[in-house]
Amino acid sequence: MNKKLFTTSLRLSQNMFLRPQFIREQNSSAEAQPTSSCKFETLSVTVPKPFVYHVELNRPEKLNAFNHRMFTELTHCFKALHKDEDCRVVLISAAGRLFTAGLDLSSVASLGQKLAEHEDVARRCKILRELIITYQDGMSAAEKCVKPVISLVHNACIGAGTDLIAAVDIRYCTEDTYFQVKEIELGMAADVGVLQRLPRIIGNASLANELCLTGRKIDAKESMEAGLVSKVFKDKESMMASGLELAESLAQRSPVALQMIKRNILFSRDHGVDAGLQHIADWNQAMLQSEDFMNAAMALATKGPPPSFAKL
Ligand SMILES: CCC/C=C/C=C/C(=O)SCCNC(=O)CCNC(=O)[C@H](O)C(C)(C)COP(=O)(O)OP(=O)(O)OC[C@H]1O[C@@H](n2cnc3c(N)ncnc32)[C@H](O)[C@@H]1OP(=O)(O)O
Repeated sequence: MNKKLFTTSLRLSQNMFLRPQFIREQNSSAEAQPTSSCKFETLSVTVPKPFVYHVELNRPEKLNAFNHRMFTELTHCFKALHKDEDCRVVLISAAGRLFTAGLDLSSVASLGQKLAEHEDVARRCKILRELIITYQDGMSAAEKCVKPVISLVHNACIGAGTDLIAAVDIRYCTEDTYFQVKEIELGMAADVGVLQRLPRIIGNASLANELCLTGRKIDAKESMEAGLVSKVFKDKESMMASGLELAESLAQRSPVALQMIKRNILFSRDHGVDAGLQHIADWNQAMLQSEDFMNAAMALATKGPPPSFAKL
């Protein structure tokens, strides 16, 4: 392409981006609370590379079992990351010898005590419904965060852990990993997302039904074959290094494009092709006016260096 012509037309179309009002609006983050200022008891949050956040399940002494606090902290953490302009990609992994032992079984006993305080079914239902929705929010938080989320799973990923990783965008695991939809063994139908998400991830209804109905463990090899994970690593160290490399490469891409891709993949998962096409047309009639698109197109057309993108 004629570099001069391209650059001139680009400059014209970009003038709008230099208006002070636009710059003010773009940099405004009145509502955004930096995630680094949040304090968590069950999670450890670090920034290993620019724009890459690492959320670690951090109750290793309890095998990262999900207590009430962990569910609510996941909600708060991913809400903060959703808004945080310094975050473009999120890694989620776990401290200690395994990813998670699932629901903290001691919380079942305290739930029983709470229910016992009420005789009436409506009052008991209110407690249970609020609890279920609070826990659903924790599991859905990674999906609702508009930044891509990559889970890095090692060893056991049981119950609530499988609920959690079903709500992320990319899943890696180690050779020694197994996933388990263990709720059946607890005498309950899983209610925080796996029944809704797993069949859409692995695309094999029979296998998804079998795993949910039986609670059978699925190992790394079978998880890879079923499409539950996209890479399997020899050990945690190599998985963490590769996950970080992936996150770093995504963080160098346009945040506009990353967020639009996530939004539209999720929308299209839940809607038909026509509705999905309408949705991306609605978004892109605005987003293709972004400087990210113009700058990236110019870099490609002129074989220039890749642009660095403003925060979003
Ligand atoms: C509205 C609700 C929504 C959410 C629903 C979610 C449901 C689920 O997640 S269902 C799954 C529940 N989890 C389990 O059934 C796992 C139970 N644990 C195990 O099977 C084993 O502990 C495990 C395979 C994870 C590890 O086995 P290992 O032999 O390596 O260790 P253990 O000696 O068994 O355990 C070590 C200590 O950790 C305690 N622990 C293990 N799991 C849990 C747990 N889920 N909750 C609380 N504590 C747990 C275990 O009791 C041992 O403690 P201690 O005896 O004090 O050393």
